[in-house]
Amino acid sequence: MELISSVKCFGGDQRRYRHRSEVLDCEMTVSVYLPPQAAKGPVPAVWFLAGLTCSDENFIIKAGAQRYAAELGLAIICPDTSPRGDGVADDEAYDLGQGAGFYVNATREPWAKHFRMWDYITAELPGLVGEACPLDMQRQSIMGHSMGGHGALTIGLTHPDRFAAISAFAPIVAPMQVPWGVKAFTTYLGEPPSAWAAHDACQLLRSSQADLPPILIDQGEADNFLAEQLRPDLLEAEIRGRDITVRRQEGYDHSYFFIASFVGEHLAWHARALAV
Ligand SMILES: N[C@@H](CCC(=O)N[C@@H](CSC=O)C(=O)NCC(=O)O)C(=O)O
Repeated sequence: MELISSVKCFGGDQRRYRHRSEVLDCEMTVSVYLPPQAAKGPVPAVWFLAGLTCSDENFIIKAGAQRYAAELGLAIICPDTSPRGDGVADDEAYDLGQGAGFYVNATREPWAKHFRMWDYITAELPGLVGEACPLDMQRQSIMGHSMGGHGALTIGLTHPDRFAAISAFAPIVAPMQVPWGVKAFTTYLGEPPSAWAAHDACQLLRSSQADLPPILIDQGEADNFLAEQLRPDLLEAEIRGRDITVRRQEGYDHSYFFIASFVGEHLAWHARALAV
C-alpha cells in the first residue's frame, strides 16, 4: 500500500492509498479515515461501500462523517466501486462497468478477468488495510449507499460473524427484481438466475437460519429511485421478527445531503454494536 495523501481532519487523518490488487488485476485506490484514538492503538473499523458512479472519494468529501468518527473513535474504510484502468472492460452506461462493480465476482466475459469486487472487499482488501493501518479487525461493521447498500447487506449477511452491525442508506434490497440489478447480474453473472440469489439481500434474509447482525436502513421518501430500483417494501416483508429497522425519512432524496443528515446516527449505532 502506497500512501498517496494524508490530511489532518478532526484530530485524525484522512488517508488515501494506492495499491495493486491481485484479485482485480489492476491498480486501485482506497480511502481510510483514522480517528485521533488510532494514535494510541488499533481502533474498530466501519466499511462504507459507495454507489453507482462513485469512487473511494465521494463519501469522504461529501458525507461529513469524519467529525462523528473522531468523536466515536471509529475508522472508516472506503473502497472504490469497481476495478479501473485502460485495460479494464467498461460500458458507456453509468450503471455498468467501471464505477458499477455491484460487489459480485463476474463470471461472464469480458468482465470476469477484473470484476471480482466480492473477493476484493471480503478477502484481499481487509488484509491490506489491516496491515497498513492501526485497525482492530476483530471489530468491524459495514454500511453503504444504494448499490453500496446492496453490497453492505449481502456481504454482511453472508459474513454474520465478521460484522457487528450492518446499515444502509437507500439500498438496492432486491436486485433480482429491479432494473439496475437485473441488468448488472445478467451482464456479470449471466444465467441461471439461481446463481443470483447469493447476491440478493431479500433472498439471503429469506433463506438464512443464522443469527444475523442488527440492520439499520434509512430510506428517503423523495428519492427518485425509490419505487423502481430500491423497493424497501420487499425487504420489510422479510423482517419476520429479526432486529431490522427500516426508517422512512420524509422529504429526503438519494443524494449525499441525505447521507450527511443521518450518518452521525448510523455511526453512533455502529459504535454501540462494536462496544466502543
Ligand atoms: N444518473 C445518475 C445516477 C448516478 C447516481 O445517482 N449515483 C449515486 C448512487 S446511485 C446507486 O448506486 C451517487 O452516489 N452518486 C455520486 C454522488 O456523489 O452523488 C448520474 O449518472 O449521475
